[in-house]
Amino acid sequence: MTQGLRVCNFSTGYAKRQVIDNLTVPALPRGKITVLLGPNGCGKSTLLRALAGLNRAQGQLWLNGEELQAQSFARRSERVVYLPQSLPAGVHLHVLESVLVARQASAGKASSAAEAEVMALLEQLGIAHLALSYLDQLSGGQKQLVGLAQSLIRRPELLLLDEPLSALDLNYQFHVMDLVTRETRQRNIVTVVVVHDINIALRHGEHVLMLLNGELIDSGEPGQVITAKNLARTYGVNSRIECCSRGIPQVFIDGLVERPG
Ligand SMILES: Nc1ncnc2c1ncn2[C@@H]1O[C@H](COP(=O)(O)OP(=O)(O)OP(=O)(O)O)[C@@H](O)[C@H]1O
Repeated sequence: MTQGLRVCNFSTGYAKRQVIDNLTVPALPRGKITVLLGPNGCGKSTLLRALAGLNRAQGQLWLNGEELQAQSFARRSERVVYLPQSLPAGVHLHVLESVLVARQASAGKASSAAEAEVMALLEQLGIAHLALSYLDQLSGGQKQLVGLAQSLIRRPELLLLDEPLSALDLNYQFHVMDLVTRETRQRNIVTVVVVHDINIALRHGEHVLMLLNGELIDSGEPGQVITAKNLARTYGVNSRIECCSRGIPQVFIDGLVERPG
């Protein structure tokens, strides 16, 4: 049985626009963070939503050897969790309740053990002090951390995080990537994270997919995919990749690629 996520001849989009057309991706590994990179509008969210069964799609998806497209929506949503860029507005629950509700979707009724499990996760994310705060009274970054708690508590086999760092400060960006890396490894799940910060991708990604106009430009280890050539092609920027004094590779953007004419 092939482990990880396999995507073959996969197409998805909207009524008037095919965004991903016949995409085939070498298997995404278990136990490692895959970073999904690509410019605005290239189809990253559309792809993640389709992997989660939230957008209509054609093609084949195998998760740890089982065909996802053939499974019921209920079964698929136990196995695959998608965290959107922002939480839905107007939900009048406090943080603890909202994570308990998410947990019930996969692990049954609320109990004192469930509450303790949720509190431990909120503690790990540094937001236990917000447990009794209402979702609509949180800052953007705090909401993002609650969304992550709601996703992790469901213990999926495939975790899809759409720009989970976009509202987080520098400290939390590192903290969250470290936590997600650890949980991905311990649970041996497939995790796909969309980020725009190329240095975060280089530092925390263990596997990288680069998309352009719905097509796969490159995939593999960060050092092989995040290259000056691929960044010029995908984002239209001139860049250098150099190691800092601690030996960590960093991307420096020198400017835009000049287009002829
Ligand atoms: N609900 C929708 N109906 C029709 N077209 C859509 C819809 N959502 C997105 N699109 C279009 O699909 C294309 C891909 O959008 P998508 O949101 O997947 O891009 P993205 O790579 O996630 O971008 P970003 O980095 O800006 O979040 C875009 O051209 C967008 O305009």
